[in-house]
Amino acid sequence: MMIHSWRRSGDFIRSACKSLSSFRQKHNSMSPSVSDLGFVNRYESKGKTFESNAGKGRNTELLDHHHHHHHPCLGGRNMWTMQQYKSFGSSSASKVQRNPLFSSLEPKDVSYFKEILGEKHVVEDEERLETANTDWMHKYRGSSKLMLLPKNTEEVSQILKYCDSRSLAVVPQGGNTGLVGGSVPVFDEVIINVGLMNKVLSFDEVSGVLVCEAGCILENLAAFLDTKGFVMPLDLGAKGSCHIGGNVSTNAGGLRLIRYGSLHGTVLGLEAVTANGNVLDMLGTLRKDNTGYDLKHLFIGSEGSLGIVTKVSILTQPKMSSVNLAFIACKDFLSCQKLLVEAKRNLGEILSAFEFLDNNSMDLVLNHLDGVRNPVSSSENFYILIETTGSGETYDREKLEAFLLKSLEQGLVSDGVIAQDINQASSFWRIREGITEALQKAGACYKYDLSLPVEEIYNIVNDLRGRLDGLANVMGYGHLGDGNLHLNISAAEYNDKLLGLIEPYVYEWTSKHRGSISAEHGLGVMKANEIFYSKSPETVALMVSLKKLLDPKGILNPYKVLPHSFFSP
Ligand SMILES: O=C(O)CC[C@@H](O)C(=O)O
Ligand SMILES: [Zn+2]
Repeated sequence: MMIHSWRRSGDFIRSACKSLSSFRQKHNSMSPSVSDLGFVNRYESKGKTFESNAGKGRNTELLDHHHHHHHPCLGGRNMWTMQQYKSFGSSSASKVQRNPLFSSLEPKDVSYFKEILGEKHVVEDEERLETANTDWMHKYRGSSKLMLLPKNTEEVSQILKYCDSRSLAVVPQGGNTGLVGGSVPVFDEVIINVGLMNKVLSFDEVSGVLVCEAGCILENLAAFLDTKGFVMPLDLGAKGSCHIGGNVSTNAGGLRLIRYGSLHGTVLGLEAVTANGNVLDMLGTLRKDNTGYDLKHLFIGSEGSLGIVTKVSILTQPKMSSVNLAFIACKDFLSCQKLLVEAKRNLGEILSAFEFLDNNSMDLVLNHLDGVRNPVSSSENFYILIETTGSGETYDREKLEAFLLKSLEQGLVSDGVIAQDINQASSFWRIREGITEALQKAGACYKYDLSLPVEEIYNIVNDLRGRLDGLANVMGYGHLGDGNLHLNISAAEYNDKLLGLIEPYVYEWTSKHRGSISAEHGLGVMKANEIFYSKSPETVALMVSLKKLLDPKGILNPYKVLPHSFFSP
């Protein structure tokens, strides 16, 4: 059994920061104008055809959406009420209408599900449904009357086959920790929660390949692997409740992506059930397999819109004996940026995390979470967490210490401390991982999850801060090592004026710098309509074709991922 070794090291002595030479600023080309978007979509299902158009001249909704983004556009059949709009705090979500081609749940449906699943796996209890209908931030709320708890792939298949034949929409749900409204119903979709499918099926200690069911909780898998001397290639703040199936379906990134890469690399295979109940066995365990199209990738990150992931095989890594974590203060963002470049160069293969938070994020955590304190003695503008993971205890520690001392001398770092034991390390991680929880406690929160060139990443925070001029608290933090910024705007309550200042500004800014409007959280219902900021019309058209092929009636997690016009005939 291997143990973590958190080594004592000399604390850093604060030193005056030296000025730094500027990094060359990159100039990015403009993205195509939104009015160039041409997109027509015919959506056929068993004799019925409906058309949804988005783009030049045909459909005004998408264009209207871009040009008058915060326009509530309320009224009419199936439209949400103003109350709902306010509580959702998202102009995008307010656009969606229930697809009238979907059936409503009838008593005969409930009877059928009870027959195939057993009474206790068909949930009609109001309290449990309330929880399942509501997302973790309490921002998105559906009105589903039914949650199903299948115990195996065969049951998932039977459920989907039936729902498809009855035109009943469904939402696959795991730990319900998503942040973009992707894991809860928008209207009355039947919730399929795979939480009972939580078995480890096999673990090969030679290859390190773990095969398990989709409902396994990430932390439980990590604990299982720990007993075998292995680690999951994925780690994130929600690990105590999120499911591996949900992680795969959303292509979750997390804290160790810089080391182990994305799930597109570490998921070696999976099993998924498509809308008609077809079970696709792609549960390979091979590193290399070039036999035609690698279709598993369609189910990684498609947010349950093409099928329900029921099993996963994932490549895990041997657990290393030496883990070190440093908590560092930096006076400006340019220093953070330079420190990242230096960390990659100096720490190389032992670097396993490079995370950052700004002063506003730190203050938020200190104000809203109990028992948290700033590990460095004085307040600074930025904080960085650098983790190393390796097999050479002395080597790793000396490497990290030498690197930090050098950075201190160069003026890149103004203060820092290396965790002396595992408790101290946990308390450092608590600060970074606790930001989302602190934001939830602070009140209303507009969340953005952006990929941007590292050189540009903090400019959007500054620009937005200037634009909001004290109206709300703007925070920047995230996976700096992966170019992923979590931009969060916290306010006492959701309000249209504030939202109008934030959107589409943030999306346009991101698109202009050729970033992505969703780095790792997905599009969900929140950003489904914004897909064109990051994908070309031709690409979205192909996505729509794939959706129609795998889910002709569109019953799988509707109103998510693809533009809302697709779901509103
Ligand atoms: O709350 C957020 O926006 C980010 C959540 C999560 O992705 C994180 O990195 O902490
Ligand atoms: Zn994140």
